[in-house]
Amino acid sequence: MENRNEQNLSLYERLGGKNGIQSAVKLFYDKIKDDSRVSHYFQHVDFTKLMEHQTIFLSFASGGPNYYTGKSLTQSHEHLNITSEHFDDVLGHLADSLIELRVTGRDIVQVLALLLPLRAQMIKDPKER
Ligand code: HEM
Repeated sequence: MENRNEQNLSLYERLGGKNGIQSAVKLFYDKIKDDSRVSHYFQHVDFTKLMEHQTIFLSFASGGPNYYTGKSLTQSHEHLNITSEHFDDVLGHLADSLIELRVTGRDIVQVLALLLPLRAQMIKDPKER
């Protein structure tokens, strides 16, 4: 992915469009699989399907084509009992992947700002929200 800063490009375009986002998602899941704190959540998941869904979701979240029609985030995560700490571990892996792809700090902040408000829909204990 190129490190592009043009003011007129959307965040989706600056991340390299569909291809750039696909590379980020791939690196992201490699990191998750190697981290025993969070890898167990993904043990029985079809990774090809999950990567496809995450790519679509991230495209949507960054202002790309809006074609995510999957289940709600609450529906797809409630059976997993995700803790607040593990949510942050996973988002940390996403940020590390974007750093490796030489995405700018400013753009990484924007991606995290889009994703962090979704935490309450995904973690198990409302008190931790
Ligand atoms: C803002 C952060 C996150 C976003 C945007 C997100 C998004 C998604 C999406 C779009 C799906 C696919 C849903 C479907 O098509 O069925 C999914 C599934 C899944 N997510 Fe997340 N997720 C996030 C955080 C997390 C975290 C922190 C974990 C674990 C610690 C996690 C674990 C999973 C698992 C295991 C599945 C597959 C569930 C299944 O197929 O049974 N996600 N996520």
